[in-house]
Formats: sequence, C-alpha cells, structure tokens
Amino acid sequence: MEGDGIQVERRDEIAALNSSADEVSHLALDIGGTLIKMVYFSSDSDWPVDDEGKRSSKEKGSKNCNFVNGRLHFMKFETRKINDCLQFISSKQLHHYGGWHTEAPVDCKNIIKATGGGAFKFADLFKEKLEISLDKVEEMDSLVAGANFLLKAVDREAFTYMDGEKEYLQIDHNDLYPYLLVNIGSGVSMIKVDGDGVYERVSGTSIGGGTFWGLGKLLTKCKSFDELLELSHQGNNRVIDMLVGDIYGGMDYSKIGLSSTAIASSFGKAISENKEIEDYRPEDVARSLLRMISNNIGQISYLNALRFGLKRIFFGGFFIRGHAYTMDTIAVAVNFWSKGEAKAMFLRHEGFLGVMGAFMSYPNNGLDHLMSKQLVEQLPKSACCPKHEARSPLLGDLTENGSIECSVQLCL
Ligand SMILES: Nc1ncnc2c1ncn2[C@@H]1O[C@H](COP(=O)(O)OP(=O)(O)OP(=O)(O)O)[C@@H](O)[C@H]1O
Ligand SMILES: CC(C)(CO)[C@@H](O)C(=O)NCCC(=O)O
Repeated sequence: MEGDGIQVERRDEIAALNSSADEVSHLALDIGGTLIKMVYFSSDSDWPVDDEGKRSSKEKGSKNCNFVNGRLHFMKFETRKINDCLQFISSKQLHHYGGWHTEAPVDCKNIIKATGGGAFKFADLFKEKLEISLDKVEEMDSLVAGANFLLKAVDREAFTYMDGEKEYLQIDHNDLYPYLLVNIGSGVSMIKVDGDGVYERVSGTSIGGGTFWGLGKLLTKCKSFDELLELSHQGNNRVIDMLVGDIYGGMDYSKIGLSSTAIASSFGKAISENKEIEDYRPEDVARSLLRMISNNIGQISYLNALRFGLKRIFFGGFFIRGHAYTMDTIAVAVNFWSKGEAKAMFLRHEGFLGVMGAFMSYPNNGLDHLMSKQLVEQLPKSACCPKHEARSPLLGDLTENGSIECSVQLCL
C-alpha cells in the first residue's frame, strides 16, 4: 500500500533488518572524478515490528504514516580507491537498502540512486561486485536539487566569509532565485538556478580542484590532499607570485585600482630568479597554487554572475573544504571584481550537494517536507546571526564524514 512518504517494503525480508542495530535506507552515491560521496539514512534501532515481521507504527501520523527518527550519514571515499567504498557498502550491507518500494520485486532491492560520471563508468563494477544496479540521476539535476533542498531546509546552511569572519545567512525561501551555483569539484560547473529543477549550466572551467590537487602533488610531492591544504596554510605566496609592487618599485598602481600587494602574475617571480622547484619551500608553492586557482574561479564566477545580472553566488564542491584561505580568496576576488555588488556565499554541506540531490530523488513525497521541518527545528531560529557563531552540535560543518539527526516519514 502506498502512502505519502517513503514506501516501506512490506516483505518478510524486512524482518531480518530488525536483527541489526540500525535500519538503513536510501543509500545514494555521487561518484565524481576525484571523490565518491555517499548518503544514507539509518533509523533508530528501537523501531518495532508486528507479529508478521512488518514494521508497525510507533507514532501514527495521518494516512498511516510513521515518523521515524534517525540519522543521515555522510561519507566520502577517493574514487581511485573505489574498492574501499564497495567494501564499506558490503560490510554494512547497505546495498540492500535503496528506497523501500511496496511494489518493487525482491530482485529490485539492489537498485541504488547514483549520480556523477562514475555512475556510468563504474556501473558494471557495482553490478559485478555487489549485484547493485545504479539508477542514474543526472549530475546537474542532482547538484541543483541538493543545493535548493539544503538552502531551504537547513537553517544557516549558507554563510559569507570575509576578513576571517563567517556570517551565517537567513535565506528567504521566497527570494532565493535566481542565483549562480559554482560547484568546484575536480572541474568546475557554473549553473544559473532559477527555481526547483529550473536551471542552465552557463559555464565551466577545467581549472578546478583536480588542478590544485594534481599540480600540487607534482610540485610539492605531497601524499594527500589534506597535507597539501595544510602546507598551503603555512606558506607565503609572495615568494613566488609577482606582485604589482615588484613591477612598480613597491608602489601601488592606483590608477587602475591595483595595490602594490595585488598579484600581478601568479608564479611570475619564479622566472626572474635562478631557482629550481627544489629551491622553493613546498608551503609557498602550495599557497601560490591555491591562491591562483581560487582567484581564477572567483573571477570567472563573477563574470558569469555579471553576464546574467546575478547578485548571489553560492560555492559548493569539495575543493573548498571549509578552508579559510580558499574562501577568503574567492570572496575577495568576487568582491574586488564586482566592486562589492556581488556576494560569494559558501555552503556547510559544500561537497554533498550532488549526493543529496540523488538521495532526494527516491520516489517519496514526505521526505522533503518532513526533513526540512526537522532539520530547521533542530536549530534555534534567529533573525540575526552573530558572527563567529558556535557550531551547532547537530549540524556542524559537514566537510568530513559525519551524520546529522533528522526524521523521515515512512508510509505503510
Ligand atoms: N580527501 C580528498 N582527497 C582528494 N581530493 C580532495 C579531498 N578533499 C577535498 N578534495 C578536493 O576536492 C576535489 C573533488 O571535489 P568533489 O568531490 O566535489 O568533485 P568530484 O565529484 O570528485 O569531481 P567532478 O564533479 O568534477 O567529477 C578534489 O579535486 C580536491 O581538490
Ligand atoms: C565534467 C564535470 C561536469 C564532471 O563532474 C566537471 O568536472 C566539470 O564541470 N568540468 C569542467 C569542464 C568545463 O566546463 O570546462
């Protein structure tokens, strides 16, 4: 029988679920060029079943629906280590729990929503290793659905970053569109969003997170992205970048609005010195690289915002990783080029937009509404958000693996 919410599989196999600590559903994947993102829901373990092994109501809502408390789990894996992801799914038996469909035949249970290029590239691998069929969700559709959902559902999802200060924003649901979504993954997609499912990918650039990680790895011999990011934190880009002051004898070029400390040419100083890469500190190389790529993305984003008269630019993707210097550079670039007209905004669930979109695409009607309500209610509402706000214990910045409490509606 179908209801308004997620439909529960009313089969005897469901009874077997009750032996496990948590009940899992709605596994979704975003398999990108560099990272695999995963989301799944686990309900609290004390959800009762009736004598026939069917889930019974703990708290009946209207139309015979249950409100189930649980957690939404967020994970990421490196795509080059896809076997770790397969192993995780297998060890937790997650693959049995795509959506719960009343009508679905037993052998349809291993159908998982998946987005990103890897949903095509690795479809056979998932089938072969875990007998999972990937139900492909279009990548841009997923990004936009995920961003719209998070911006509407999660209080203080978006924030600005300037001079080391985060300022959380209260998004008016009736005044969200249009905006520019800039997703900085391996490559960068720029999407003009006009409504739910109404969007156009207006631009992109191949100089993105993959460029930072790839070039950074070659130039610094770093073994991990986190190591490279940490290095950049300690570096000084002025050692390698050619500044306006280097060209103008320490002076500003005020006539065209460039201060002496502005970068005139990224990595430009390296040509005038008789140095090899080994002569530079990896910290400084990492810093210059991060600055170059962040600046460039900020500038192209601004130009696209200008092209369509958009004032708000939301930045997502795992390149950002909540990193202060990255956000600061992007924000300064947008602010500088737009003369303060456009604003760069960042998202707490930055890297999980696409996978949230895929998660939301499981056929149900209740999830969106209910989760929105729950997620919002878990945070105190306030019209004005103080700077340097403490992280919410339930909804911390989700740049790492973690989980958040929420409720979903399941209908029998
Ligand atoms: N632990 C990590 N390992 C590797 N890259 C990381 C890590 N954390 C952050 N990154 C950065 O995030 C980028 C990947 O971001 P994201 O997961 O949003 O994109 P993707 O889906 O893999 O790429 P695309 O959408 O272009 O296919 C990397 O290129 C790198 O710059
Ligand atoms: C190819 C995708 C969409 C894959 O996620 C992404 O890596 C991207 O937007 N790259 C930039 C490609 C370009 O527009 O030049």
